[in-house]
Amino acid sequence: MTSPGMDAASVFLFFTPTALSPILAVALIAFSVLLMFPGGLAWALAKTHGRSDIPGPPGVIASAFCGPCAHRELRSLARSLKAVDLMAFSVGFTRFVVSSHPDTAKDILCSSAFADRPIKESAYELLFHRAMGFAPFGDYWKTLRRISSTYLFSPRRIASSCEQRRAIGKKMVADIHVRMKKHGGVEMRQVLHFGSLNNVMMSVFGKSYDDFGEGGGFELESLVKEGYALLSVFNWSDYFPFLRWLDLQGVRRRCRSLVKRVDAFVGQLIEQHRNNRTNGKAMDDAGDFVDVLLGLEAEEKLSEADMVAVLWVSSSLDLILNICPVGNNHFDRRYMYQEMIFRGTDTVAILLEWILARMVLHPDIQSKAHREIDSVVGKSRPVGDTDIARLPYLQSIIKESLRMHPPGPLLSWARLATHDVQVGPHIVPAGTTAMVNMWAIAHDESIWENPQEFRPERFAEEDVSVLGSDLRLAPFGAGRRVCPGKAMGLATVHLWLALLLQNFEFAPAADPDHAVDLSERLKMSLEMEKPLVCAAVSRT
Ligand code: HEM
Repeated sequence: MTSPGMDAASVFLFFTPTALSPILAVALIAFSVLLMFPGGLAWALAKTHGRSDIPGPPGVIASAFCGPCAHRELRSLARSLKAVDLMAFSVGFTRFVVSSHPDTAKDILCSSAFADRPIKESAYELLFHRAMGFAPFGDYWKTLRRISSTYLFSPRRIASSCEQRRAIGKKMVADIHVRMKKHGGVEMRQVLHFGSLNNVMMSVFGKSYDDFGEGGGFELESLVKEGYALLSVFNWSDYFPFLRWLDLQGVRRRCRSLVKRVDAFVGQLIEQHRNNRTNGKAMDDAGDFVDVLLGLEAEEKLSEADMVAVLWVSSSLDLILNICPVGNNHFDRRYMYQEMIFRGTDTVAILLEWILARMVLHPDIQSKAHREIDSVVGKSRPVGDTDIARLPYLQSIIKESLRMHPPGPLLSWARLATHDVQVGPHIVPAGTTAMVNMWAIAHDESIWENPQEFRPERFAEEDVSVLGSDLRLAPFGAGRRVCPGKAMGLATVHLWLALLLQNFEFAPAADPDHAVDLSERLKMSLEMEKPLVCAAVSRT
């Protein structure tokens, strides 16, 4: 903009370096002052007008947030700034707080003010905002939770899927035997990931990888991998909104092309199920989630008055296409399928890989678990879900692994403050993204004795629930948005670990290059940086 009296020459003069320097200098000083604010740029610009008392590093990006060991770096930063209970930091223009203490963790996870989630561009583009994990807190989200807890994660459903999980576990055992014969060692990640993917595929689509035939299983796996990669990308436009239109990292372009492939793939499966139902085949095949959703109307009429009302509103016989709980928020089956596949496969396989690495490193602990399984179950029949309650040491091994290697050290998905709220002695303004550093809490020496030591026995001395009631160890989160798949996930991990230990003794690989390395890499979940390769010696 120029003033009416300004000609082109005076405009030019106005922007000469001499004229600009005082303006630039003032701007730079102002910017530097903002950057020096505790918690950094985004906190300086917050409506608290400089009144925030939450300690935190200055700057525009907490570099600790971006690394492959963000949970470790955030803990060091919080300790050095005496901000264990709550630390503020900025990533671009986004305000963050992170809790590394059970009390403030509870304030965040269990408060209704934090029942929302911030959503990354990739998650939005992949339609996750229509799925349970990222849907805003409200009626639509509640409907999704109700459907999943009634049909997917109910105790009856978990019990009835035991045979499927056992069959997949037995296939993993056979696969390990073959790999051992061939190579003399096994890269466990491949076996576990494949078993886990198969389990989710069976639960959701009623088909295993092989049933999908040539190309089908491969396509699904590549969809999952691409989605996982996109969700894990540190996307600059999430934190610097003015960069969004440039799509510098190509995240939006890749997401859109992935969504097209997912639509085609899943759409075809639903069509197949619908045809089966029309031909009357679904009666003997009512076990998978597509059928559950397709058959929801009838089941809801029997058990869930709420759902009947929802159906009534939608006035449709085909629930999947027409659940309409609020306004025009149409429930779309694709979102739920995508989410179950993404969430279900990685966490279980990743946790089992860590546990087996621990078994290789601690033969004494492994032997104790072997003795327990041998005395309770023996070797003549495979372990089943009902045996797990009588295997307390195995349960302790899993708890200790969740403590030392939580798949979501920062609880994977953050929370968003919907209004100003008190956390500990601090006020956190609306719009702040809140995280809990569960890894830091689970490694805090003021909470856990010798936290660096892998010692399952600690849970025999004091039983700590991992399900979200005790914030000293809440690897599945807590409160309204606690993991709905926790019982299913735990049932799978227990059964498969028991089956693997019943059949094998896990020992170091013969090749010294494959010594167990516990280095971590935080992607969407906390993975072993170097995949576990070990020898699986048959016990049968
Ligand atoms: C060892 C296994 C697992 C771990 C450690 C784990 C961990 C978590 C964590 C930390 C959260 C965030 C909770 C919060 O914000 O308080 C979460 C949410 C979620 N998990 Fe899991 N999870 C596991 C298995 C599963 C499985 C097997 C499924 C489904 C098949 C699943 C589905 C979900 C979904 C849909 C959410 C979002 C819930 C919402 O926002 O309402 N998880 N999980």
